[in-house]
Amino acid sequence: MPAALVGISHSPLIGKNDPAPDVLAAVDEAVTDARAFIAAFAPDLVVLYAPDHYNGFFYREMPPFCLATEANAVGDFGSAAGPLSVDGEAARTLADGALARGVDLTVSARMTVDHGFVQPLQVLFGGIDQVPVVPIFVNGVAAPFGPVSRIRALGTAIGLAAADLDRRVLFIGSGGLSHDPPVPILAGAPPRVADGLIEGHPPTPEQRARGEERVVQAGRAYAGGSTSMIAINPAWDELVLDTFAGGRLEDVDAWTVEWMGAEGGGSGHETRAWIAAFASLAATGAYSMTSRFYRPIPEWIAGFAVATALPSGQRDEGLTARPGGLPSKP
Ligand SMILES: O=C(O)CCC(=O)/C=C/C=C(\O)C(=O)O
Ligand SMILES: [Fe+2]
Repeated sequence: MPAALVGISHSPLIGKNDPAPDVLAAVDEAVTDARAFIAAFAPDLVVLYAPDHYNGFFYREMPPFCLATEANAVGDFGSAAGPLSVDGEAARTLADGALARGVDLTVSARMTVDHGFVQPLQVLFGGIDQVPVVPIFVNGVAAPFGPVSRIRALGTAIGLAAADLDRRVLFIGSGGLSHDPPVPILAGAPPRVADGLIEGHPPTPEQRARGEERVVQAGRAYAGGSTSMIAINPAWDELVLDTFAGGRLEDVDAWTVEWMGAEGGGSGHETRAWIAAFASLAATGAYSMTSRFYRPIPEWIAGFAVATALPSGQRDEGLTARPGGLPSKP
């Protein structure tokens, strides 16, 4: 099966609290390269792994992961709202395939998604309805978290199931790497906040605007150095990227939840979306990381990474020879 992968961080602060022009230009270049990589691969299906930030999933039921056969975006932080172009038939095939391979997958017939899903679709494809997609929520925000080995198992099962589709499949992992943005925590939350995290009352536009402004202010404070949030951890981020680049995915089974939180911060668990995507690609065979970009960007409260990968054979066989070529910065 022709396959490819893009891992890309997201941040609600992009465009709202931007870093210096040279940093922005470097990110733009990495994203432009990723777009060229996608254009050269020409996927006809995207399997998108991403977290949620209490817009679609709440503590009334909080699955570790969930595949959608239909999905609607809420339009938080200025991201696009409305239906995603979900390929329902492919979604059902992947769900059946993952379940048949022993992964207890939750399935949603109408999933609500936020900027975690929408940003990569907008940045890489220009909109949320531009390419057939199978959205797969991976909890990276709401403790407690299960073992990382189960995320690898999910990604592997989906990757194996995708091989039955006879499609050109691009796996995308959205989120991470190390970052500790002000996402609410249930443990110790005041009753009103806890109730919102459990029940998921849709915010009024005013409440949403106030919440988003709070995150923007937190980004400014963080970049200014006055904050209690955990620092971005470039050493951990490079370790994570080295693990993916080296194809050592089995290593992640030993990554504990505590270690990931301590090294990667409260939202470092979003790295699970990358793990699932790489496991899916690895299920199709040996792969090579074909590009890798990383910058710690305090303005976005993000260890910000963009990476691409291809099955090793595919890389050797011609994608690099296509007009436009592949970015090659392994
Ligand atoms: O304040 C809230 O209720 C939500 C804040 C929020 O959604 C923050 C999101 C941050 C990221 O998605 C990120 O940095 O990965
Ligand atoms: Fe996030």
